[in-house]
Amino acid sequence: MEASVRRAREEPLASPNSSPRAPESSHLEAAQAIQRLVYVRDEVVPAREKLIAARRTNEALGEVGRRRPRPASASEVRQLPNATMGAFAPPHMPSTAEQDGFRPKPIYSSPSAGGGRIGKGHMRAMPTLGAKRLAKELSAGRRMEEQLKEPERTQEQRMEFVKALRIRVAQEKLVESQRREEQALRWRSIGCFCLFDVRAAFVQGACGRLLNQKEAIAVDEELMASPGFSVDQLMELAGLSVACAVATSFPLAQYSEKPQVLLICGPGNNGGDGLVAARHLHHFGYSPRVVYPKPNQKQQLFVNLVTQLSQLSVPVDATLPESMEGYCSVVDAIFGFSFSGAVRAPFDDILRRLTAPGTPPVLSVDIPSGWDVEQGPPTEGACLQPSILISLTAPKMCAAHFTGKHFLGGRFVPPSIVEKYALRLPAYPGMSQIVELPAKF
Ligand SMILES: NC(=O)C1=CN([C@@H]2O[C@H](COP(=O)(O)OP(=O)(O)OC[C@H]3O[C@@H](n4cnc5c(N)ncnc54)[C@H](O)[C@@H]3O)[C@@H](O)[C@H]2O)[C@@H](O)CC1
Ligand SMILES: [K+]
Repeated sequence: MEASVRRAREEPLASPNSSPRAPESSHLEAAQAIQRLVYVRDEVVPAREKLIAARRTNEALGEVGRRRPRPASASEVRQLPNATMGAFAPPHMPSTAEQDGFRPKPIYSSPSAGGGRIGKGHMRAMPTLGAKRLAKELSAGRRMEEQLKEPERTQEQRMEFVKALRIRVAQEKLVESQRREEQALRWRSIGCFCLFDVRAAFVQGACGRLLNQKEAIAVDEELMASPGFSVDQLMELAGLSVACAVATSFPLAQYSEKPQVLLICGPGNNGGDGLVAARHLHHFGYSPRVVYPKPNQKQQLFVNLVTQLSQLSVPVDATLPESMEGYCSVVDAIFGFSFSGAVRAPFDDILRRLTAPGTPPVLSVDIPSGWDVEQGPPTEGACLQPSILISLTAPKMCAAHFTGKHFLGGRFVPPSIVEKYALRLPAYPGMSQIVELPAKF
């Protein structure tokens, strides 16, 4: 059989168009054809069937049987639904090398993992954490896309929108340029030695804001209305603060004898603060003398204050002494936040005397007397220039013009008033009745 097959392979088949042949050769050809048929039947057909069967077997094994599947592209990975994220990759089929103990380094990792990249080679099932992160990124991306989608607009609406946008930009530019101009003006005024703004900022920085005349009066009324302070109470604490400011500025230890203090008291409550301060100064070891030209006889509080001073042998005069020599300080308790207009007699003369050269350092209570509560120093007449100012409760607007030593006193303001008037009062140190404010340059 094998010899006949070999022969059949070696000998070519006769062409159907070939010339007629001899009878023995036609027998021979027939025999050869039979041999070929036998060869096809025995060799070719079984081999082909074997091949087909083998292919069928492979197909039956299916995807699982594949050892090196095509790696999924990045877009394919992204398109996969979340549920299949962790399971889309085929199970890893170890190669012979791996079976021998060699573990190939995975090339593929989640694209969301830092440094992960998609490459050829082995594919591993994606880690669940990476899959979750990827899904999160994808959903965020989708959300962003939706936000970026412009809502349906007509051409007219679009033009309106652009116009409105341009107007807004122009307005913002205008506001910005105005702001810059204001800032430049401010700096220019500073350059011209107009330090008002900066000083105001200093005092405001320490106390939140400066009170105008109306607010100062309103705070006074509120202290008596809602926290229920009596005038006596407030005046006592205010006067004590004034005495403390004097004692701090002119300490007893600096003098060999009892230092003399001249207190000039006006007709109102500012004057009352002076009367109280005189009493405390006496108890502190000072030698106070009071000038009270217009004593308030109608209010018992003032009558009492004068009586208390006379019981301590503190002199209370109606006029200024001939000379102010020998006094360590003059306390100006003439006018407070209710002062207005031109100074009337007899205080006009008194203020003139206080502005004369050689006058001892003046300590003003709440407002430098003769100063406008809001505008500051007067433009006409005697202008008092105190060395020390003690603002009570909170500094008033005129304090922005003051350049000397500045104290705050009147340690009785409750949080409700601090909040209402947007004050930012500094903390009083320890048991002190006064706190120094940063007002100097
Ligand atoms: N809560 C507060 O704010 C406190 C205020 N106190 C003191 O009270 C002061 C305010 O008291 P008052 O409302 O009684 O007012 P003032 O003490 O400022 O003085 C008002 C008096 O001055 C007179 N006067 C006003 N302008 C004048 C002028 N141009 N020429 C001459 N006389 C003039 C008025 O006729 C009135 O008799 C504060 O400055 C402060 O020293 C303290 O006693 C207690 C707490
Ligand atoms: K005063």
